[in-house]
Amino acid sequence: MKIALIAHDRKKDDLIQFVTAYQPILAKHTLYATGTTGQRVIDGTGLPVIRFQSGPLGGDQQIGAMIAKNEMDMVIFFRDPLTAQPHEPDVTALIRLCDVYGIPLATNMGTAEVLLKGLQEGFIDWRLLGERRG
Ligand SMILES: O=C(CO)COP(=O)(O)O
Repeated sequence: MKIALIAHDRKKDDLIQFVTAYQPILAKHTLYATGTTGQRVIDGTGLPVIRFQSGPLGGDQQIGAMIAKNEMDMVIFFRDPLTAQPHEPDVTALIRLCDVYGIPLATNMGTAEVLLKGLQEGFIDWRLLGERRG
């Protein structure tokens, strides 16, 4: 599966903690991330991550483009609901595309844990059916 990891600045420590806790599961999948988040994950866990631009520079849109092409299977996006983001329209667009295409999306740690446990149990294997990979 292809999994996108994204965290706003004040949520990055939480994401590293989360990725560390679920490293055995995440290591079996292909990880993508926005720029700064991806570097933090690489430095903090050693997991390989394909990095896009930083979020404010278009990284959310690059992940959105993968979703639109049916090339992303899950998005874990630790948003900061208490800080205004200069690229808020991009954040909204990414979340919207997850809903357009029915892509599992977690925006907080509680939901992310459920998603990864579900992933491990095979609940998201439907993504592998009828693959239309570009
Ligand atoms: O801003 C972000 C998501 O909207 C995350 O971007 P960075 O991972 O580059 O900090």
